[in-house]
Amino acid sequence: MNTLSAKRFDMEDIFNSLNLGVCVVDADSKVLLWNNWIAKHSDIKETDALNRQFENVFSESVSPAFLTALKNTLTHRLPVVLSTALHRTPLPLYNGCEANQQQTRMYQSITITPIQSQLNESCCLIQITDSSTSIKREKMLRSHSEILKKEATTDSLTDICNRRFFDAHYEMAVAEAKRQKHPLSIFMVDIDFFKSYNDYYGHIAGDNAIKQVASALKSQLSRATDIVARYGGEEFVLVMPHLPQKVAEQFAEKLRSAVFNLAMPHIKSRPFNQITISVGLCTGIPENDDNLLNKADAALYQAKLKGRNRCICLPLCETEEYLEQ
Ligand SMILES: Nc1nc2c(ncn2[C@@H]2O[C@H](COP(=O)(O)OP(=O)(O)OP(=O)(O)O)[C@@H](O)[C@H]2O)c(=O)[nH]1
Repeated sequence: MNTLSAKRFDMEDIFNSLNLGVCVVDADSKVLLWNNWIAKHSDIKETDALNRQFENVFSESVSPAFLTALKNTLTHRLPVVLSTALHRTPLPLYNGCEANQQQTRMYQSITITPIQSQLNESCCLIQITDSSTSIKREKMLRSHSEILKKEATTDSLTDICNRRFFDAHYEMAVAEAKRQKHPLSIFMVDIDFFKSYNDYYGHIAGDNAIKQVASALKSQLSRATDIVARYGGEEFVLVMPHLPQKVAEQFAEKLRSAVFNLAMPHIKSRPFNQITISVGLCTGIPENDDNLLNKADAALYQAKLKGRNRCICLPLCETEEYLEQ
Protein backbone atom coordinates (compact mmCIF):
# COMPACT_ATOMS: atom_id res chain seq x y z
CA MET A 1 0.00 0.00 0.00
CA ASN A 2 1.17 3.56 -0.69
CA THR A 3 2.48 4.72 2.75
CA LEU A 4 1.42 8.30 2.18
CA SER A 5 -2.15 7.27 1.46
CA ALA A 6 -2.15 4.84 4.39
CA LYS A 7 -1.03 7.57 6.77
CA ARG A 8 -4.08 9.67 5.87
CA PHE A 9 -6.36 7.07 7.48
CA ASP A 10 -6.77 5.53 10.86
CA MET A 11 -6.35 1.83 10.03
CA GLU A 12 -8.26 0.77 13.15
CA ASP A 13 -11.15 2.92 12.02
CA ILE A 14 -11.15 1.19 8.64
CA PHE A 15 -10.79 -2.23 10.30
CA ASN A 16 -13.85 -1.54 12.43
CA SER A 17 -15.88 -0.07 9.58
CA LEU A 18 -15.49 -3.10 7.30
CA ASN A 19 -18.71 -4.75 6.23
CA LEU A 20 -17.20 -8.17 6.92
CA GLY A 21 -15.95 -10.00 9.93
CA VAL A 22 -12.20 -9.91 10.49
CA CYS A 23 -10.48 -11.86 13.22
CA VAL A 24 -6.83 -12.83 13.68
CA VAL A 25 -5.79 -15.74 15.88
CA ASP A 26 -2.29 -16.82 16.90
CA ALA A 27 -0.72 -20.28 16.59
CA ASP A 28 -2.66 -21.44 19.70
CA SER A 29 -5.86 -20.07 18.14
CA LYS A 30 -6.02 -17.25 20.70
CA VAL A 31 -7.88 -14.17 19.44
CA LEU A 32 -5.58 -11.20 18.66
CA LEU A 33 -7.94 -9.06 16.60
CA TRP A 34 -11.75 -8.93 16.60
CA ASN A 35 -13.47 -6.23 14.58
CA ASN A 36 -16.77 -4.45 15.21
CA TRP A 37 -18.61 -6.49 12.58
CA ILE A 38 -18.01 -9.78 14.46
CA ALA A 39 -18.73 -8.07 17.78
CA LYS A 40 -22.05 -6.88 16.39
CA HIS A 41 -23.13 -10.21 14.90
CA SER A 42 -21.92 -12.40 17.79
CA ASP A 43 -22.94 -9.97 20.52
CA ILE A 44 -19.46 -10.47 22.04
CA LYS A 45 -17.35 -7.38 22.68
CA GLU A 46 -13.74 -7.19 21.54
CA THR A 47 -12.57 -7.00 25.19
CA ASP A 48 -14.40 -10.26 25.96
CA ALA A 49 -12.91 -12.04 22.97
CA LEU A 50 -9.24 -10.99 23.05
CA ASN A 51 -6.70 -13.54 24.28
CA ARG A 52 -9.28 -16.32 24.54
CA GLN A 53 -9.17 -19.41 22.38
CA PHE A 54 -11.43 -18.85 19.40
CA GLU A 55 -13.75 -21.81 20.10
CA ASN A 56 -14.17 -20.74 23.75
CA VAL A 57 -15.24 -17.21 22.94
CA PHE A 58 -18.75 -18.21 21.93
CA SER A 59 -21.41 -19.53 24.29
CA GLU A 60 -22.66 -21.86 21.52
CA SER A 61 -20.48 -24.45 19.84
CA VAL A 62 -18.48 -23.68 16.71
CA SER A 63 -18.89 -26.20 13.88
CA PRO A 64 -16.30 -29.03 13.90
CA ALA A 65 -15.65 -28.38 10.18
CA PHE A 66 -14.59 -24.82 10.98
CA LEU A 67 -12.29 -25.94 13.81
CA THR A 68 -10.67 -28.59 11.60
CA ALA A 69 -10.14 -26.00 8.83
CA LEU A 70 -8.59 -23.56 11.33
CA LYS A 71 -6.31 -26.26 12.76
CA ASN A 72 -5.24 -27.31 9.25
CA THR A 73 -4.41 -23.74 8.26
CA LEU A 74 -2.41 -23.21 11.48
CA THR A 75 -0.54 -26.49 11.00
CA HIS A 76 0.00 -26.64 7.26
CA ARG A 77 -0.05 -22.90 6.47
CA LEU A 78 -2.50 -23.35 3.63
CA PRO A 79 -5.53 -21.11 2.98
CA VAL A 80 -9.01 -22.64 3.27
CA VAL A 81 -12.34 -21.56 1.84
CA LEU A 82 -15.27 -23.20 3.66
CA SER A 83 -17.88 -24.39 1.19
CA THR A 84 -21.09 -22.39 1.71
CA ALA A 85 -23.09 -25.27 0.28
CA LEU A 86 -21.79 -27.71 2.93
CA HIS A 87 -21.29 -25.31 5.83
CA ARG A 88 -23.97 -22.64 5.87
CA THR A 89 -23.66 -21.39 9.45
CA PRO A 90 -20.34 -22.58 10.97
CA LEU A 91 -20.17 -19.82 13.60
CA PRO A 92 -22.90 -18.66 16.00
CA LEU A 93 -23.36 -15.30 14.28
CA TYR A 94 -26.76 -13.68 13.93
CA ASN A 95 -28.53 -11.11 11.89
CA GLY A 96 -30.68 -8.80 13.97
CA CYS A 97 -28.67 -8.66 17.21
CA GLU A 98 -30.14 -5.22 17.84
CA ALA A 99 -32.99 -4.81 20.33
CA ASN A 100 -36.51 -5.69 19.09
CA GLN A 101 -35.17 -7.64 16.13
CA GLN A 102 -35.77 -11.33 15.73
CA GLN A 103 -32.44 -13.14 15.67
CA THR A 104 -31.76 -15.40 12.73
CA ARG A 105 -28.56 -17.38 12.36
CA MET A 106 -26.54 -15.89 9.54
CA TYR A 107 -25.43 -17.84 6.48
CA GLN A 108 -21.68 -17.27 6.23
CA SER A 109 -18.87 -17.44 3.69
CA ILE A 110 -15.59 -17.98 5.51
CA THR A 111 -11.97 -17.91 4.36
CA ILE A 112 -9.04 -18.71 6.62
CA THR A 113 -5.63 -17.43 5.50
CA PRO A 114 -2.20 -18.02 7.08
CA ILE A 115 -0.43 -14.72 7.86
CA GLN A 116 2.77 -13.71 9.61
CA SER A 117 2.81 -11.02 12.34
CA GLN A 118 5.48 -8.30 12.40
CA LEU A 119 7.03 -10.28 15.27
CA ASN A 120 7.27 -13.24 12.89
CA GLU A 121 4.53 -15.24 14.65
CA SER A 122 2.43 -17.63 12.57
CA CYS A 123 -1.15 -16.44 12.73
CA CYS A 124 -4.43 -16.94 10.89
CA LEU A 125 -6.69 -14.33 9.37
CA ILE A 126 -10.38 -15.33 9.47
CA GLN A 127 -12.67 -13.38 7.14
CA ILE A 128 -16.43 -13.82 7.32
CA THR A 129 -19.04 -12.40 4.96
CA ASP A 130 -22.80 -12.56 5.28
CA SER A 131 -24.13 -14.76 2.47
CA SER A 132 -27.74 -14.75 3.74
CA THR A 133 -28.93 -12.43 0.98
CA SER A 134 -27.30 -14.37 -1.84
CA ILE A 135 -28.55 -17.70 -0.44
CA LYS A 136 -32.08 -16.29 -0.03
CA ARG A 137 -31.90 -14.94 -3.61
CA GLU A 138 -30.66 -18.31 -4.83
CA LYS A 139 -33.53 -20.09 -3.01
CA MET A 140 -36.03 -17.62 -4.47
CA LEU A 141 -34.65 -18.11 -7.99
CA ARG A 142 -34.78 -21.87 -7.55
CA SER A 143 -38.39 -21.78 -6.40
CA HIS A 144 -39.30 -19.37 -9.25
CA SER A 145 -37.69 -21.70 -11.75
CA GLU A 146 -39.60 -24.66 -10.26
CA ILE A 147 -42.86 -22.70 -10.59
CA LEU A 148 -42.01 -21.80 -14.20
CA LYS A 149 -41.11 -25.41 -14.96
CA LYS A 150 -44.44 -26.58 -13.50
CA GLU A 151 -46.33 -23.91 -15.44
CA ALA A 152 -44.56 -24.87 -18.66
CA THR A 153 -45.59 -28.52 -18.32
CA THR A 154 -49.03 -28.25 -16.69
CA ASP A 155 -52.39 -27.54 -18.27
CA SER A 156 -53.79 -24.48 -16.52
CA LEU A 157 -57.45 -25.54 -16.66
CA THR A 158 -57.12 -29.11 -15.41
CA ASP A 159 -53.76 -29.11 -13.58
CA ILE A 160 -52.76 -32.32 -15.36
CA CYS A 161 -49.81 -32.51 -17.80
CA ASN A 162 -50.08 -30.39 -20.90
CA ARG A 163 -49.50 -31.27 -24.55
CA ARG A 164 -45.91 -30.03 -24.47
CA PHE A 165 -45.10 -32.37 -21.57
CA PHE A 166 -46.90 -35.24 -23.26
CA ASP A 167 -44.98 -34.81 -26.55
CA ALA A 168 -41.62 -35.05 -24.77
CA HIS A 169 -42.73 -37.84 -22.44
CA TYR A 170 -44.27 -39.91 -25.24
CA GLU A 171 -41.03 -39.86 -27.26
CA MET A 172 -39.06 -41.00 -24.23
CA ALA A 173 -41.59 -43.68 -23.24
CA VAL A 174 -41.59 -45.16 -26.75
CA ALA A 175 -37.77 -45.13 -26.94
CA GLU A 176 -37.56 -46.80 -23.52
CA ALA A 177 -40.15 -49.46 -24.42
CA LYS A 178 -38.28 -50.23 -27.67
CA ARG A 179 -34.95 -50.49 -25.87
CA GLN A 180 -36.25 -52.60 -22.96
CA LYS A 181 -38.70 -54.51 -25.17
CA HIS A 182 -41.56 -53.97 -22.77
CA PRO A 183 -45.19 -53.15 -23.63
CA LEU A 184 -46.46 -49.59 -23.75
CA SER A 185 -50.14 -48.63 -23.65
CA ILE A 186 -51.55 -45.39 -25.05
CA PHE A 187 -55.12 -44.44 -24.19
CA MET A 188 -56.82 -41.66 -26.19
CA VAL A 189 -59.90 -40.36 -24.38
CA ASP A 190 -62.55 -37.98 -25.76
CA ILE A 191 -65.68 -36.59 -24.10
CA ASP A 192 -68.78 -37.57 -26.10
CA PHE A 193 -71.04 -34.96 -27.71
CA PHE A 194 -69.12 -32.18 -26.03
CA LYS A 195 -70.07 -29.56 -28.58
CA SER A 196 -73.73 -29.99 -27.65
CA TYR A 197 -72.79 -29.88 -23.95
CA ASN A 198 -71.12 -26.48 -24.47
CA ASP A 199 -74.02 -25.27 -26.61
CA TYR A 200 -76.61 -26.31 -24.04
CA TYR A 201 -74.90 -25.71 -20.69
CA GLY A 202 -72.49 -22.92 -21.69
CA HIS A 203 -68.73 -22.66 -21.94
CA ILE A 204 -68.09 -22.23 -18.18
CA ALA A 205 -69.99 -25.42 -17.38
CA GLY A 206 -68.04 -27.01 -20.25
CA ASP A 207 -64.74 -26.00 -18.64
CA ASN A 208 -65.91 -27.41 -15.33
CA ALA A 209 -66.87 -30.71 -16.98
CA ILE A 210 -63.40 -30.95 -18.57
CA LYS A 211 -61.83 -30.39 -15.15
CA GLN A 212 -63.95 -33.11 -13.53
CA VAL A 213 -63.21 -35.63 -16.27
CA ALA A 214 -59.46 -34.85 -16.02
CA SER A 215 -59.56 -35.37 -12.29
CA ALA A 216 -61.49 -38.66 -12.61
CA LEU A 217 -58.91 -39.94 -15.12
CA LYS A 218 -56.00 -38.84 -12.95
CA SER A 219 -57.44 -40.53 -9.87
CA GLN A 220 -57.12 -43.88 -11.65
CA LEU A 221 -53.33 -43.61 -11.88
CA SER A 222 -51.12 -44.92 -9.10
CA ARG A 223 -47.64 -45.49 -10.56
CA ALA A 224 -45.07 -42.70 -10.96
CA THR A 225 -44.34 -43.86 -14.52
CA ASP A 226 -47.95 -43.34 -15.68
CA ILE A 227 -49.13 -39.98 -16.94
CA VAL A 228 -52.36 -38.35 -18.05
CA ALA A 229 -52.21 -35.25 -20.24
CA ARG A 230 -54.70 -32.92 -21.88
CA TYR A 231 -54.11 -33.61 -25.55
CA GLY A 232 -56.44 -30.97 -26.94
CA GLY A 233 -59.79 -29.32 -26.04
CA GLU A 234 -61.84 -32.21 -24.60
CA GLU A 235 -59.34 -34.90 -25.50
CA PHE A 236 -56.93 -36.62 -23.11
CA VAL A 237 -54.12 -39.11 -23.46
CA LEU A 238 -52.66 -41.56 -20.97
CA VAL A 239 -49.28 -43.25 -21.27
CA MET A 240 -48.70 -46.41 -19.23
CA PRO A 241 -45.75 -48.76 -19.58
CA HIS A 242 -45.53 -52.44 -18.56
CA LEU A 243 -49.24 -53.37 -18.79
CA PRO A 244 -50.10 -56.76 -20.30
CA GLN A 245 -52.78 -56.35 -23.00
CA LYS A 246 -55.60 -57.80 -20.88
CA VAL A 247 -54.80 -55.49 -17.97
CA ALA A 248 -54.63 -52.49 -20.33
CA GLU A 249 -58.09 -53.35 -21.69
CA GLN A 250 -59.46 -53.65 -18.15
CA PHE A 251 -57.87 -50.29 -17.31
CA ALA A 252 -59.53 -48.61 -20.31
CA GLU A 253 -62.85 -49.88 -19.00
CA LYS A 254 -61.97 -48.53 -15.55
CA LEU A 255 -61.41 -45.08 -17.08
CA ARG A 256 -64.73 -45.21 -18.90
CA SER A 257 -66.66 -46.22 -15.78
CA ALA A 258 -64.85 -43.66 -13.58
CA VAL A 259 -66.25 -40.89 -15.80
CA PHE A 260 -69.64 -42.58 -16.13
CA ASN A 261 -69.85 -42.80 -12.33
CA LEU A 262 -69.48 -39.03 -12.07
CA ALA A 263 -73.09 -39.03 -13.29
CA MET A 264 -72.83 -35.52 -14.69
CA PRO A 265 -76.11 -34.63 -16.47
CA HIS A 266 -75.86 -34.09 -20.26
CA ILE A 267 -79.35 -34.20 -21.67
CA LYS A 268 -78.08 -33.81 -25.23
CA SER A 269 -76.12 -37.07 -24.99
CA ARG A 270 -78.35 -39.94 -26.01
CA PRO A 271 -79.11 -42.55 -24.72
CA PHE A 272 -77.38 -41.99 -21.34
CA ASN A 273 -78.27 -38.34 -20.69
CA GLN A 274 -74.98 -37.90 -18.86
CA ILE A 275 -71.36 -37.20 -19.65
CA THR A 276 -69.54 -40.21 -21.09
CA ILE A 277 -66.18 -40.79 -22.72
CA SER A 278 -64.93 -42.92 -25.58
CA VAL A 279 -61.54 -44.58 -25.16
CA GLY A 280 -59.15 -45.74 -27.88
CA LEU A 281 -56.34 -47.98 -26.70
CA CYS A 282 -53.27 -49.24 -28.47
CA THR A 283 -50.92 -51.51 -26.60
CA GLY A 284 -47.85 -53.56 -27.46
CA ILE A 285 -44.07 -53.62 -27.64
CA PRO A 286 -43.16 -50.92 -30.16
CA GLU A 287 -40.69 -51.68 -32.93
CA ASN A 288 -39.18 -49.49 -35.64
CA ASP A 289 -41.91 -47.31 -37.19
CA ASP A 290 -44.81 -48.46 -35.01
CA ASN A 291 -46.99 -45.51 -34.13
CA LEU A 292 -49.00 -46.27 -31.01
CA LEU A 293 -50.50 -42.80 -30.90
CA ASN A 294 -51.98 -43.02 -34.40
CA LYS A 295 -53.41 -46.45 -33.63
CA ALA A 296 -54.87 -45.30 -30.32
CA ASP A 297 -56.46 -42.43 -32.23
CA ALA A 298 -57.84 -44.86 -34.84
CA ALA A 299 -59.23 -46.98 -31.98
CA LEU A 300 -60.89 -43.88 -30.50
CA TYR A 301 -62.45 -43.14 -33.90
CA GLN A 302 -63.88 -46.65 -33.97
CA ALA A 303 -65.26 -46.25 -30.43
CA LYS A 304 -67.07 -43.09 -31.62
CA LEU A 305 -68.39 -44.85 -34.72
CA LYS A 306 -69.62 -47.81 -32.70
CA GLY A 307 -71.83 -45.61 -30.50
CA ARG A 308 -69.53 -43.85 -27.95
CA ASN A 309 -69.29 -44.55 -24.17
CA ARG A 310 -67.07 -47.52 -24.99
CA CYS A 311 -63.47 -48.66 -25.23
CA ILE A 312 -61.81 -50.11 -28.31
CA CYS A 313 -58.40 -51.72 -28.12
CA LEU A 314 -56.13 -52.14 -31.13
CA PRO A 315 -53.10 -54.29 -30.36
CA LEU A 316 -49.99 -52.97 -32.04
CA CYS A 317 -49.50 -56.18 -34.00
CA GLU A 318 -53.00 -56.09 -35.63
CA THR A 319 -53.10 -55.74 -39.40
CA GLU A 320 -54.32 -52.64 -41.20
CA GLU A 321 -57.49 -54.50 -42.33
CA TYR A 322 -58.51 -54.67 -38.66
CA LEU A 323 -58.38 -50.87 -38.52
CA GLU A 324 -60.77 -50.57 -41.44
CA GLN A 325 -63.43 -52.91 -39.96
N1 LIG B 1 -65.80 -25.46 -22.56
C1 LIG B 1 -64.78 -25.83 -23.30
N2 LIG B 1 -65.01 -26.40 -24.49
C2 LIG B 1 -63.98 -26.80 -25.24
C3 LIG B 1 -62.65 -26.62 -24.83
N3 LIG B 1 -61.86 -27.14 -25.78
C4 LIG B 1 -62.64 -27.60 -26.78
N4 LIG B 1 -63.96 -27.41 -26.46
C5 LIG B 1 -65.14 -27.72 -27.23
O1 LIG B 1 -65.27 -29.11 -27.36
C6 LIG B 1 -66.12 -29.35 -28.49
C7 LIG B 1 -65.63 -30.55 -29.24
O2 LIG B 1 -66.59 -30.88 -30.19
P1 LIG B 1 -66.38 -31.92 -31.33
O3 LIG B 1 -64.93 -32.08 -31.62
O4 LIG B 1 -67.26 -31.50 -32.46
O5 LIG B 1 -66.84 -33.27 -30.75
P2 LIG B 1 -68.08 -33.69 -29.88
O6 LIG B 1 -69.20 -32.69 -29.93
O7 LIG B 1 -67.57 -34.01 -28.51
O8 LIG B 1 -68.54 -34.99 -30.59
P3 LIG B 1 -67.89 -36.42 -30.51
O9 LIG B 1 -66.45 -36.25 -30.09
O10 LIG B 1 -68.02 -36.98 -31.88
O11 LIG B 1 -68.66 -37.19 -29.50
C8 LIG B 1 -66.11 -28.07 -29.33
O12 LIG B 1 -67.37 -27.45 -29.24
C9 LIG B 1 -65.07 -27.21 -28.65
O13 LIG B 1 -65.39 -25.84 -28.69
C10 LIG B 1 -62.44 -25.99 -23.57
O14 LIG B 1 -61.30 -25.80 -23.12
N5 LIG B 1 -63.50 -25.63 -22.85
